[in-house]
Amino acid sequence: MLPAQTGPDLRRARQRYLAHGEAPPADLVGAMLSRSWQRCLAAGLAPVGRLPSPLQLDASQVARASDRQSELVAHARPVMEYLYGQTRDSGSMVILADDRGVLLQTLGDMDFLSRAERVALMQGASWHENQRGTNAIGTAIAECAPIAIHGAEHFLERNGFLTCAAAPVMAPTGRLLGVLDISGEQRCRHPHTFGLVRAAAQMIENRLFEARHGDAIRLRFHPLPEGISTVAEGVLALTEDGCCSGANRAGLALLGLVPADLGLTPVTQVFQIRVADLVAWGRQHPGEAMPVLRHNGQRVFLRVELAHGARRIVAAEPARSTPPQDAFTRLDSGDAALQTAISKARRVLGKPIALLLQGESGVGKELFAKACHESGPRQARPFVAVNCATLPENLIEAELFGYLPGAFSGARKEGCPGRIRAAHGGTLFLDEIGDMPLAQQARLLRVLQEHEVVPVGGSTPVPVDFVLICATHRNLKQDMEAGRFRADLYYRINGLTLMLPPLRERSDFAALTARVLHELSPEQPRYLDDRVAAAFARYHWPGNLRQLVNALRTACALMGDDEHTLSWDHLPDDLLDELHSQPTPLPSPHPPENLHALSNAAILRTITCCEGNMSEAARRLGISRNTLYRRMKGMPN
Ligand SMILES: Nc1ncnc2c1ncn2[C@@H]1O[C@H](COP(=O)(O)OP(=O)(O)OP(=O)(O)O)[C@@H](O)[C@H]1O
Repeated sequence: MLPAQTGPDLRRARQRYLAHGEAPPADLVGAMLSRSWQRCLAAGLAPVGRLPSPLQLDASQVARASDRQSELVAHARPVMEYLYGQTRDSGSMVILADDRGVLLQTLGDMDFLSRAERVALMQGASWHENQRGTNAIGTAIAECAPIAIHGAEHFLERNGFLTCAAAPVMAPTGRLLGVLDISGEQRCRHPHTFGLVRAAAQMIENRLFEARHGDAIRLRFHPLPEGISTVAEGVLALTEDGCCSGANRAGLALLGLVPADLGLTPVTQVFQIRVADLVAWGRQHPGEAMPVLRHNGQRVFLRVELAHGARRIVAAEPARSTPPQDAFTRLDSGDAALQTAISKARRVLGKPIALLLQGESGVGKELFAKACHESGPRQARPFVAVNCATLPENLIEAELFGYLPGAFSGARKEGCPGRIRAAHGGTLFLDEIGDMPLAQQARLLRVLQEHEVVPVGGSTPVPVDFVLICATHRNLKQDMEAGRFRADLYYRINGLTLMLPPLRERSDFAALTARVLHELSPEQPRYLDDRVAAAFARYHWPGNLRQLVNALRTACALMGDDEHTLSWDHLPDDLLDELHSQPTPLPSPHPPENLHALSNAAILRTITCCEGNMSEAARRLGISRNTLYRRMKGMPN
């Protein structure tokens, strides 16, 4: 008896095997065979002697069984003929069985067919495991996995002259439809037969997928761009509202989904991208793949196919479910806090409500203010931004409120209308309002109350009409309580306060980075090396988006035209130092107590920083790899 093998390694090996169509590892085959033999014994079969009358359907029953699986039969036939062409004269046959193991169709060499008939390898016979013992068709059904069974691995001795390779064929819903098999004489066994039958089964699955989902939005994806359009690609079909309605086997395995997830899982739960963005990519870049992150941070390349039906659906979609496509769309890559701010801002657009944007330096307050302006009814009028922190105190008054000719020494002789009047009809954005001196705060308040501005050196007020957006990284409420900011102005500018989140708290970091990279390098797909992405995600980004965008811009400039992966080599030195020196949690919950423990902790921290890359960790620690391994061996568990 073969030993039963289980355990997480074997489960992982099985997943890899099913996902990528690789040849199964020996352990896995051993485990499948072992389970099969145990099932045969439990079903009361004996390796020798008479069989307890196995099932054999007559012609009309075979016709009914074929009708039941008409879609499978129709799509399998051309693939079987192709396979037969490949294996002709090799003393073998190509078989299609249904999900119960009943042989629906056979194509093969006459010599072998007559020999096969003696063991009932013919149309109408059932090769279910509990009828014929361990065999490729029956065991592939029982295990729902491809398998090859050679000679004496068959449970029944009488089948020992056979060599058989079979692969299940699944519907796009994940349901088992049947099995494709190539059987021949053991002495004519060919090493490529198993690979051929697995690829052919996948071909049938792909044909079934196209037939069922040809009118849907389809996503083709793979961890490598070259993997798309190969038999290893994952394929997902989406309903019009972005729900995953079908997937091929590789797709399910690559995404860690099970068939029961289909029909229930929105694509936004699988990839960090919105349906509207997928569709936009499919429209604008037909046939091109883009890098997209899964929610576990793993990157895949994805091609979007919009069939004609889907194009119609999608064209109608924005009116029903997608948010408006305005200037905010570019800022929204999925973070919930930012989305809340955007939806509140959208609701007050065009209304006389002053916005106060709060958030750390570089979180994108000015960009947000611009998006408010460009999404609102005043978008054709001016957007005027004034940074109150960078204007010298003696100029701020003249700059904001304007001045008459000769108002003060050094003034332009023709005078100046000032920034507030320049914003007439549009939006005035006062950045760093918290840094405005108290005297100017009083003048600004008057402008906001009277809707008119009196230029420096003049006495005649000029009417002005603008939407006010202010921003600050300071805590204005505290400043007001401490007397540094006027309370009346605070309440005037604070019609609605919106808090923009710092980068380190954003949940859409990966999608945001991918989007910025795409904007910086629209022609050339670029993505972060996995270790850089992990270090970026851990870093605290004190300069927020300004720092991230600058780092990515520099990195893109340093990358060669044919380079796609942004690695450590492309990052500026100061950021590299920061990334490498950031503290990472120690694996041990106890603080190190002595020198030896301290050095162990340093080693572990460096290995974590290097994402387990031992050569890199050894280089950074200044020791050889051998020393590093020796030190690791000596560490307590
Ligand atoms: N969503 C975004 N996508 C791409 N670039 C962005 C985004 N948000 C901000 N940036 C970039 O980050 C930089 C800082 O943005 P912005 O000036 O709007 O931030 P801020 O919060 O107003 O900064 P500060 O408080 O220092 O004035 C700008 O170069 C801007 O182009």
